[in-house]
Amino acid sequence: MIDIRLPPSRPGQTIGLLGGSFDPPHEGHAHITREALKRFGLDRVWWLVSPGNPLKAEGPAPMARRMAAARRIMDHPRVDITDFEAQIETRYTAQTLETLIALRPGVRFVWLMGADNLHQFHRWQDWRKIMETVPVGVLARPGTRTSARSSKAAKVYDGARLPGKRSHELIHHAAPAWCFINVPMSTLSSTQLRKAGHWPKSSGEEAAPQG
Ligand SMILES: Nc1ncnc2c1ncn2[C@@H]1O[C@H](COP(=O)(O)OP(=O)(O)OP(=O)(O)O)[C@@H](O)[C@H]1O
Ligand SMILES: O=C(O)c1ccc[n+]([C@@H]2O[C@H](COP(=O)([O-])O)[C@@H](O)[C@H]2O)c1
Repeated sequence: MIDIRLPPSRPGQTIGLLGGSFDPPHEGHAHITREALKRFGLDRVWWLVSPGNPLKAEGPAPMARRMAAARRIMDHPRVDITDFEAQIETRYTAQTLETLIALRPGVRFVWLMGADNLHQFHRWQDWRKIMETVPVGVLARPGTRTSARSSKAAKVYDGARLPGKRSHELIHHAAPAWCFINVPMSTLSSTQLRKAGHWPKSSGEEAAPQG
């Protein structure tokens, strides 16, 4: 039996899971995390730093480097950062959720993502199973509001959508349930930061700009 390290939790707690490549992490991630805590009324958020998005051709920077940068950017008393997926050797969210729920019975997990991910959610492995396992909170992202709302996942689960003004109810709903919230938007993206040279592939120390 391998020894799994997870952040602390208690049965009954509501924990939002923000999975991401975080290559690099940026203030946009921190911003949506604070918004999710507030708008969904969550006790905590865990950042799941992914070993690599299965839909992205290029692998990310090494895990240790992304974990360290994530801890520098998101220093918040109600946020934990974990390499759980690397520990259980998966890159697939459905597998992550199944394992987490088995390890932490009684915790109410909510999957969090930016609107760009809702747009392509139907390409994720076992995406319907994900929708039917945990409530999903979707946060507005510039340029993706319309495509997210007209996505296949949004259409298939239209009947399970909670209006944004009722976002606090999401954690009380059994899956399938999802909620799109309009939050003040951040234009930041990891792609933009990599292109601007703030996250060179080979260096050890770097500072991603805030804003
Ligand atoms: N500025 C933002 N606004 C809203 N959601 C965001 C923003 N940046 C990232 N996210 C969301 O955070 C999660 C993790 O994102 P990720 O680590 O891929 O960063 P990214 O900036 O989207 O990276 P990349 O440009 O490499 O795709 C995803 O669900 C993504 O949609
Ligand atoms: O499970 C899948 O098939 C799947 C496909 C694409 C993305 N994901 C997850 O979605 C999260 C966001 O990915 P990213 O690269 O946009 O930060 C991250 O946790 C990925 O592991 C998961």
